[in-house]
Amino acid sequence: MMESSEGRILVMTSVEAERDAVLRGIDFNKRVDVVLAGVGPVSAAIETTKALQKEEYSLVICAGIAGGFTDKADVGSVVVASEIVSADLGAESPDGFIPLDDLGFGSSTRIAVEEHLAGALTSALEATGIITNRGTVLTLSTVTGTAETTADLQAREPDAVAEAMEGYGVASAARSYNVPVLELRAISNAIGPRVRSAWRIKDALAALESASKVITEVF
Ligand SMILES: O=C(O)c1cccc(C(=O)CC[C@H]2O[C@@H](n3cnc4c(=O)[nH]cnc43)[C@H](O)[C@@H]2O)c1
Repeated sequence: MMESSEGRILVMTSVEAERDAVLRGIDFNKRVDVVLAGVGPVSAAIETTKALQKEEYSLVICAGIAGGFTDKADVGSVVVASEIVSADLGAESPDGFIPLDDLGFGSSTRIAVEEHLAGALTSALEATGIITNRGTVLTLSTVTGTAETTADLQAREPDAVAEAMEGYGVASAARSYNVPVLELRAISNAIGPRVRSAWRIKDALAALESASKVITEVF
């Protein structure tokens, strides 16, 4: 168990199916609270802030399913964020997307994770045989649904392995309370043209359950 996380751990999931998968995975452990964030970064930031107001936590983890970039994170595998990036906070221009950071508003669209915590979780997941990739996890309010947007995101964020909808909201709230944050995602679908029938939600929830077991083992 890591010394830096001996306090309570807050796990935020967007929907009930993800929360239940996490609850099935973690050992019965009074140090972990699993709370619903709702879908999207705004709801996630509000719900995380409410949880952080009520209780003191030493670590916040945004957990759930996600889309994986082809050849970076396969369906059924898990990803641990090396950085959490809001990929649609900015402005369009004829020359492409301009992140908020480059518009001079002084607010960062990139939130760092604590390297040693992300590394410890990744190593522990790998040690249990769970296929794990580490890289940038993007947060978007709109799920990517075309090859063009997928290619644009990959060009803008070459280190991105996955996209989901809550990480940046959860991480923004954690940052405002000075609590370290991680994002752990199980891949349910390839990012690209929307084919909802191809989403492997059951497999992803099973991977999320297995990965959640590791949370209470390592922290
Ligand atoms: O229909 C179900 O049974 C079901 C069970 C669990 C979760 C869901 C969701 O729809 C979760 C939505 C949640 O998933 C993230 N997600 C998943 N794939 C992507 C993607 O390709 N791009 C962006 N986000 C994705 C996201 O965080 C959503 O909040 C349904």
